Amino acid sequence: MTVRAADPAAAGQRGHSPVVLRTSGLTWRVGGFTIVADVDLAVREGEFVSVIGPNGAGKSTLVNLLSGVHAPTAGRVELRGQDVTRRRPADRVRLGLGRTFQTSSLFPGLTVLENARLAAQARRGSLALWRRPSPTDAATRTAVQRLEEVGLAHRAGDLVALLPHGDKRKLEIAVVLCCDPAVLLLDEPTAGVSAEEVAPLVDVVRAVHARGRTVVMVEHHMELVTGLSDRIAVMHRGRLLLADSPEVVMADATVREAYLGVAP
Ligand SMILES: Nc1ncnc2c1ncn2[C@@H]1O[C@H](COP(=O)(O)OP(=O)(O)OP(=O)(O)O)[C@@H](O)[C@H]1O
Repeated sequence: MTVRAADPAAAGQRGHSPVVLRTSGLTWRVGGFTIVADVDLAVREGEFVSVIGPNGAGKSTLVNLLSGVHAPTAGRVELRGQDVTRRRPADRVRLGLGRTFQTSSLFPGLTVLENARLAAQARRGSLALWRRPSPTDAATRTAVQRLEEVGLAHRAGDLVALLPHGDKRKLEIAVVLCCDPAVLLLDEPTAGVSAEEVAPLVDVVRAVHARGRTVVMVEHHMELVTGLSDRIAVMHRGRLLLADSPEVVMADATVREAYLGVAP
């Protein structure tokens, strides 16, 4: 697959942007094992940071710590300068952290638009779900905009259960965007999608970032992240090995040996 290199000039400018998400000494232990160990990571506004690493490296656990699914054993998570370490996932969503999951979180019996609209309605604090949706109300307008953003407006009336898997992943992104997140956390967006659906999905992720959004994406496949990311954070056995530009990461001897099978 051809992937456009991240714009180095834009990435340089982001070096001066404020930090929106920061972890310090983030650690999670369970059953005598340290799953995430002492992770320090700062993500700047507008940045695209990918987190890669082999199976079991601790990537999903890191996302769970960022989004509040797990409470850390030690360390801290800051969102827009605010300590959210002990805040519940729903609070973090309200404070601007939106995430997708590896497994689908959609309502299969509702339409594409209904799924997006529910998220937009929840964001507006209106859970008067019994009210008849109107095509012109604010929640519907937001939902339609987000569906356009991910290229799904033409499927607005389709039942989610009937969508191809790649379109479900796009809809999950639209649903999170309906909550207007300051940081979008994507947990393996291409997991389970067919080979031909990967490129269109990557294009959606790229377009979402190009609109100025901050993205943190967990992904297995090195070849997908190099063209998208300003920085790649490499996890290994729960530790953050390095977080740097794709060029530096690709040239790193340990990374080349561990992930690309290239002898040093
Ligand atoms: N609740 C738990 N209890 C015990 N061990 C856990 C728990 N959650 C995760 N682990 C272990 O922690 C390690 C890291 O898991 P994690 O899912 O974060 O890795 P990952 O890098 O996301 O892997 P993958 O790419 O396969 O999704 C694994 O060895 C996993 O078995």
